[in-house]
Amino acid sequence: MNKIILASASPRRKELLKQIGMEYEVIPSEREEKTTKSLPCEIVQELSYQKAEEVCSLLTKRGEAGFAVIGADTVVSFMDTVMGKPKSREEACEMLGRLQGNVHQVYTGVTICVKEKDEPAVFHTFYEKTDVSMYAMNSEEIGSYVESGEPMDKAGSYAIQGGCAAYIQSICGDYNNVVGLPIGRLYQEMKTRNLL
Ligand SMILES: Cc1cn([C@H]2C[C@H](O)[C@@H](COP(=O)(O)OP(=O)(O)OP(=O)(O)O)O2)c(=O)[nH]c1=O
Repeated sequence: MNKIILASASPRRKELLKQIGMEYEVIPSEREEKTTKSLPCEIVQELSYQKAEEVCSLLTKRGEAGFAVIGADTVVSFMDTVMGKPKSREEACEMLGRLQGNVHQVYTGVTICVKEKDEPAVFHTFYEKTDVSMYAMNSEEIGSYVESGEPMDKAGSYAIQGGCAAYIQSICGDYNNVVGLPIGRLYQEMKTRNLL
């Protein structure tokens, strides 16, 4: 069995792996997120690859092998705009002002990087998309939600699993994908590759 390493500082991703009983260690990737892509499905796949690759290189330099590193990245896409985490409260208000009353897409890209002894690392990358429909929010509601601080480390400036649940009308696709990790798909992909 391979050792599983989660290349993420996200508490939600840790929680989802724990939820299905997966044993893992955490080594967060510290690389700045920089993409060369423009389509959301390509952005999240590229960034998840970078996160997994960084941690895989680190472990390989230490002489380790026999592990699988999981990297993930989540963005929100609305019309032609791709939204990551807001840089300020003003930007959070602006993102929510656009998303409220509309349907947007959440994309999470995942890379599994497998490194066996005396073999080159093998990368497997995929993504999931979930459509999210939001009820209208007025400016007071947006203001007080942003004041709560919850949006500041979330793509698109909201947490479906938090206070923003009050404004979620429906979703189409995997709920956990919105929270930051399509855990069912990840489990199946790992099972297929005998990584569990
Ligand atoms: C839309 C949405 C996003 N999010 C989170 C998931 C991700 O943690 C975050 C998007 O940021 P990411 O850059 O994908 O991840 P991260 O910086 O939190 O962690 P790391 O790079 O170390 O893996 O937004 C929610 O928790 N709930 C939601 O409803």
